[in-house]
Amino acid sequence: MEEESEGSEVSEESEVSEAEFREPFRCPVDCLGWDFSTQQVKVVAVNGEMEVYYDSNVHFDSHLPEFRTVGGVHVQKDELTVTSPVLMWIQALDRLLENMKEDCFNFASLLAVSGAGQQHGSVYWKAGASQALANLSPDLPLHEQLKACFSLCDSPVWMDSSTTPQCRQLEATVGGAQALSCLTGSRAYERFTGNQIAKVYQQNPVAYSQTERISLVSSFAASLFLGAYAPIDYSDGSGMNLLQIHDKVWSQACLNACAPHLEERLGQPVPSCSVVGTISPYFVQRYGFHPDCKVVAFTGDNPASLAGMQLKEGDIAVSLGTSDTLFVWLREPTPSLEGHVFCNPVDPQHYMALLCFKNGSLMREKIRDELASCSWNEFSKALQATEMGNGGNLGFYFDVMEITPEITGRYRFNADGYEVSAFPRDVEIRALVEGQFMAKRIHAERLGYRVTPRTKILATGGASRNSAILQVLADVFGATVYVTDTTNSACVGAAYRAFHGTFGADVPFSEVVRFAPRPKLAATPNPGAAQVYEVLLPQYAKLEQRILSQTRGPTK
Ligand SMILES: Nc1ncnc2c1ncn2[C@@H]1O[C@H](COP(=O)(O)OP(=O)(O)O)[C@@H](O)[C@H]1O
Ligand SMILES: O=C(CO)[C@@H](O)[C@H](O)COP(=O)(O)O
Repeated sequence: MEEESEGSEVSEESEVSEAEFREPFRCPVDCLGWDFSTQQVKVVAVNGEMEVYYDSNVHFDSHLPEFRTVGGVHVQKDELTVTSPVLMWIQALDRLLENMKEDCFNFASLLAVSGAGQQHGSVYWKAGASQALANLSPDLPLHEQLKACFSLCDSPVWMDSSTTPQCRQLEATVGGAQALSCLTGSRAYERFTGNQIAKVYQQNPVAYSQTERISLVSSFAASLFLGAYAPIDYSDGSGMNLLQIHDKVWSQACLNACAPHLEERLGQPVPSCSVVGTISPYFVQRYGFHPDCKVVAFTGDNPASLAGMQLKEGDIAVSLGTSDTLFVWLREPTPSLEGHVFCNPVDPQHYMALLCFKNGSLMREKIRDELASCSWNEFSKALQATEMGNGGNLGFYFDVMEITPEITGRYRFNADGYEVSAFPRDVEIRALVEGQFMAKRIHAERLGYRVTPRTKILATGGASRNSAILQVLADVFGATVYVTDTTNSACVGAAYRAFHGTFGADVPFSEVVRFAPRPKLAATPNPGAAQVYEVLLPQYAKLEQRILSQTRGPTK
């Protein structure tokens, strides 16, 4: 009835065709942000008022089951090598673009696109691939035309921890772990791209010699939109153990230590807010993008999240995606043996510090499946049914070799500090989540971060939609937790960065996001939380040291 009366109000003169009504002609004013993350490709569209008006995703395991990934990756037999099929990422992009077309998405309204990618992963383009990229036929999907363009079909990703020999070699070449950290922002880490490239060169020299270009996941995705090789940006480039973070040039010593003729395969890095070109004619012809649509350099998912959360100096961001990461804005870099310093993605003068925890969402999912009937609801009820501090029971859950700290296995300790083999169900669930957040606070404080009464925690990633988890985060840190409307802050950050790129680097990022929705309050610490965790945090740190010394063996 209501529909009928609304319809009858439209007069003959004022009638417009349905297409015109839905898609009024206007200059391109919107931006698109992509995220090529571990488990899925996601996209959001943001309008000139900084509102997200469209979002969608393609999930690798469930939407592209033919690639047989688990959590978006393949863990190889050695259990250290972890890869993803590069064609799966391209096929996911094809699928997502087709879905957008079916949704009548107005590609012509796009002023610019930018994006994010899981950090550290590398893509190996075969000689001749640039020709294929530049000559794509609009009649076919990308994956059908780019099949033969890679010298490695399986790209090493951030979960890989198989490059310990290459790491030691790189550190030795530049004068040790601290020297490498001072130069590149991090000591050598197995997942960092330079060490991954060194392994490819050493173990698969034929593939290396056939490679004309090496991209990060972020610059690989940008290359698809550009129809040409896109440069690596300073911020994601900082996750390679190759870029001198002060001078923003490749370190010749590090390049030489990893593989020959590497600089020509990487291309020159660029500031993160650079416009790297206009959209490839393929996208104009196949999807109707505006031919002037700009491509702004893609960056890492964590730097993009910093932008999406509008992180300010003093705030601390906690991303609960496949990995858990914690990051802060830094004015002066003080690289150490723990954590990473990256170039800042929105302010070329500044930096960001990051800690990465590998046993994040996938570990929580495992415990949920083992103890809470595969239900987040039940998992959350267990958190709510247990007391802050968990009666002094503490747990460590690292089913895969953790990055911070380097420990593997599950360890449980009762209130007297004795190791026990099991906890009751609800205690186990709280021990997992409390332990994960205590580790984050302890390691952030080792980097010099201090929680103050004004500390704001900004949470994002899939698990940030779980209020019981956020409550534990607020209690352990003794700080208020805020969330953005979307759990996809990397995508939203990519779209904000697309605007930033088109406005120009002279416009401060804070101006670009002046009217963007502000993060909303999600949890405040419970009374008494500070007293509980004041006692528990040093105990957790001590036990972590105990496990480390037991698993590393006696120090010589
Ligand atoms: N309600 C929830 N409670 C806790 N975790 C959740 C919930 N919903 C989703 N997640 C977690 O979010 C993870 C995905 O996070 P997301 O940020 O989308 O990942 P990525 O960007 O790395 O692909 C899943 O692995 C899942 O464990
Ligand atoms: O290795 C790191 C950061 O150093 C990871 O944070 C990856 O960037 C993967 O991100 P998600 O897919 O978990 O968001």
